[in-house]
Amino acid sequence: MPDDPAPAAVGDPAVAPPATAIEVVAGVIHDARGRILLTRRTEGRDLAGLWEFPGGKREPGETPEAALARELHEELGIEAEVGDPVIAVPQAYPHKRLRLDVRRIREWHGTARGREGQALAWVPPHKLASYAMPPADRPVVAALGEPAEYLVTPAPEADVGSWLETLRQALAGGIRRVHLRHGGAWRETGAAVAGGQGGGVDWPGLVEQAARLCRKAGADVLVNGDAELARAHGAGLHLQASQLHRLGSRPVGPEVLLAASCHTADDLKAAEALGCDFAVVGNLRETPSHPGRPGIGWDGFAHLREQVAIPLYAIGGLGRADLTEARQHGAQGIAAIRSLWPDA
Ligand SMILES: Nc1nc2c([nH]c(=O)n2[C@H]2C[C@H](O)[C@@H](COP(=O)(O)OP(=O)(O)OP(=O)(O)O)O2)c(=O)[nH]1
Repeated sequence: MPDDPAPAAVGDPAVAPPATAIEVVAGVIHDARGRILLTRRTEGRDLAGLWEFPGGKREPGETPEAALARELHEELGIEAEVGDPVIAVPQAYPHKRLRLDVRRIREWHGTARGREGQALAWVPPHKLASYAMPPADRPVVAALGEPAEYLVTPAPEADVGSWLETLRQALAGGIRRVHLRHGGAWRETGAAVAGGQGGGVDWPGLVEQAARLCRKAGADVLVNGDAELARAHGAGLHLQASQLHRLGSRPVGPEVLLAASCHTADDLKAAEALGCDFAVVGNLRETPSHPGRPGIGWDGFAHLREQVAIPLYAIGGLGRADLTEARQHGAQGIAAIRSLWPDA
C-alpha cells in the first residue's frame, strides 16, 4: 500500500546546505508488466521510510553508469545495463545538496530482492505519484509521465479561425499540454476584454473552442489567470507571478491542474505552498519579446530548481532542441510560444 502521498518538506531554509552537491545515480527499472521498481529507505538513514528509485552515491572516479550498475548489484542483486538519461535533479535538503541523475535501465538479469533489508514495490507508472518520496523525486515522476513540452498560445488575431487551425496542427504534431494565453489583452481578473493586442476577440468563446480541441486530442489545457473561465470550460488554471502572492489558498480543487509563471525563488516557494502542480520559470535566454532582459541561463535555472520540489518547465527562447539540456538541469521540459506554434 502506498503511504501518505504528501510530499516531504524540502527543509528549513534557515539551515544553509553545503556548497558542494553529492552526485547520486538512480535507475528506472521495469518488469515485464511495465511496472516500475521503488525501494523503501530503511530506518536510521536520512529520509527513512520514503520510497525511492534504487541507486546511490557515485564514488570518486566512477562514471554514472558504473556507479548505478554497482549500486543495483549491491542493493538488489541484479545485473543491469544502464540506458538513457531521464532527468538530473539538483535538490537542496537542509544539510546537503545533491544532484539526482536518473537513468533508464535497458535490460537487467537476476531476481530483484532487498539485500539491505529494504522493502520493494513494483508500481504501475500512473500510481507512482501516490507514494511518499523524497522531494527530488517529484520532478522525476513528472518526467516519466507528463508532457515535456508546454505550448503557450500567442495572442489571437482577428482571424480566430486560423488561430484555431494552428492549434489543431500543434495538437496533431504531438503537443499534450497547452497554456491558453491572451497576450495581455484579456485581463487576469477576466473582468473585461480590453482593447490593444487581440482586442475585439471573443476570448471566452475562443477558450471554449480551444479547450474542446485540446480535450479531443487528450491534451491538458490551462487558462491564463481566470479561475472562473477555467472552471466554466473544465480547464486547469495558470497563474501569473503577480497573482501568486495575493492568493491565500489553492484557487481550484485538487483535481484541477494548477500552474504558475515564476521568476524568483520567492515566486516558486509561493507556487509550491499553494499546491501548484508545476511552474514555468524564465526567462532562460534573452528573447525578442523582452529585449534587454537578460536570461537566467541554465545555472540560474538549476539554482532555482534545487530550492523547490515541484516540476518546472524552462521558458524563454527555447525549442525542442533544448530538451536534453533542460532535463540535465532538472527541468521537466520546455515551454514556448514561438518554437511550438506551427506557423510562428
Ligand atoms: N537512490 C536514491 N537516492 C535518492 C533518491 N531521491 C533522493 O533524494 N535520494 C537521496 C537520498 C540520499 O541522501 C542520497 C542517496 O544516497 P544513498 O542511498 O547512498 O544514501 P545513504 O543513506 O547511504 O546516505 P545518506 O544521505 O543517508 O548519508 O540521495 C532516489 O530516488 N534514489
